[in-house]
Amino acid sequence: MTTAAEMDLLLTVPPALSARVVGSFAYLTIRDRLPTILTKAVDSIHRHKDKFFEQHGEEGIRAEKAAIALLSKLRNELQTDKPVLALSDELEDADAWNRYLQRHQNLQGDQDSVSWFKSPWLYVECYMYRRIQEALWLNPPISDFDVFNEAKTQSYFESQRAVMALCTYLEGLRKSIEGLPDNQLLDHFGKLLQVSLWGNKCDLSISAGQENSQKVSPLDSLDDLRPYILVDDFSSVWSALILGRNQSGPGRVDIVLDNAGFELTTDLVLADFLVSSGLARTVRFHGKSMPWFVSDVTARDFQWTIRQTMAANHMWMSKSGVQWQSYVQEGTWTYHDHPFWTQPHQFCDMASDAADLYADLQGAALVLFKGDLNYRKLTGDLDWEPTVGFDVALQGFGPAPLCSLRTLKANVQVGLQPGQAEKLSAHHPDWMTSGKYAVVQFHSPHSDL
Ligand SMILES: O=P(O)(O)OC[C@@]1(O)O[C@H](CO)[C@@H](O)[C@@H]1O
Ligand SMILES: [Mn+2]
Repeated sequence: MTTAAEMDLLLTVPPALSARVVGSFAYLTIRDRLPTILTKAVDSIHRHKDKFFEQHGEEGIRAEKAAIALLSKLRNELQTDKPVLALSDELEDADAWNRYLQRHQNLQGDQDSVSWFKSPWLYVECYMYRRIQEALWLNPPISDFDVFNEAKTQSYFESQRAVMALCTYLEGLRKSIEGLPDNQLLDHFGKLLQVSLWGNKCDLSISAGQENSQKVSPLDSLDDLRPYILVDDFSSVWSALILGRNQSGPGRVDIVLDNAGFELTTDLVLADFLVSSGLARTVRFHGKSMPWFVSDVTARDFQWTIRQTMAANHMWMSKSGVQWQSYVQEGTWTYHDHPFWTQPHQFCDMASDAADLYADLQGAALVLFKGDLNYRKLTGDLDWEPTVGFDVALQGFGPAPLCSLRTLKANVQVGLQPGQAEKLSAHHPDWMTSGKYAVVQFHSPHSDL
């Protein structure tokens, strides 16, 4: 049964992006991209067959075969638009997922089952990653296997030169940071925020195509990239930090992480700057509790990245790594992976469906949401007019002053000026999905910001 409140909402908000619209980005993702990702996941499991045998004997081989069979079945369900099935594992979030399925079935009515090409894109795409986890979870000896691990570690190693440049910059900053006036802090914060923003570009290196060069510095590209920032609320982000610091001392900044590899390193560099400059007292990182959307950060990726950076054969990189490790050890930095981040909900559902997480975020002076998927969840992944305000699209979500740092890789965008989207479409038809454009978009629930 659809409740009256749900009916009201249905009448006032636009429809969800969905593969129902043949030829749309959602349609092409589900038709082409997701099956390829599943094929790669199968391939990764298969290539580790010998390792599973070494670790678990025949049981490892059985698990490998069984997990592959489940993933092949999943790919077939997806490609033939079969109904979305309830989860059959006993992970702690399974009930929440199954309730969510029921909720969608109710909204959709009885005629059609919730299915890959007919239901909201955000939901079915998240569901695919959860089903990958189910296939592994049902085969205990290999439950912990991360099918995306190789891709993530490779992307870290490929971006080494850019990371060295960033850590060298950070070292220079550390030496002079004490007593730096606010106007200079603002300048450095602006740069490192943009590096973290462009770290979200899908090609992992923001100095694209130059990764063999000797002097790849992400900081050198910032001026050239600036025209591609479609909404730039940087000054509001700065005000949120400074007002808080001046009123009650440096507060807590939360970073809702996106991808491992280069992007995570840019986030760690930003977090290091926030703490060492006194703009923040603590930083809470929020990551995923299972492998997610191929490259998203898990606890293992987070720890691995810090360890690798410590072990790097580069003085300032290893010094940064050691510093990061001590932030973690002393509790200045903490890592959290609430199950809500790997559920399909829009963030406007957080207050009711993950009240503990919402209350937790309310303690932050600023929450940075990294990346495209977080933007889709902030805006509900709905087919908004691009001139609709960010605050409207958030549909009441606002635990604390928040900022989305996102390169555009899905066709939802709000908060643009009248005519801006039309102009972009005329000159760059793929502006919403190419990862070439970006936004720094801010919202505060407090009236003084
Ligand atoms: O959140 P991220 O890492 O920036 O991007 C996630 C993403 O690759 O996945 C979806 C398509 O599969 C798109 O929303 C987006 O392009
Ligand atoms: Mn991601």
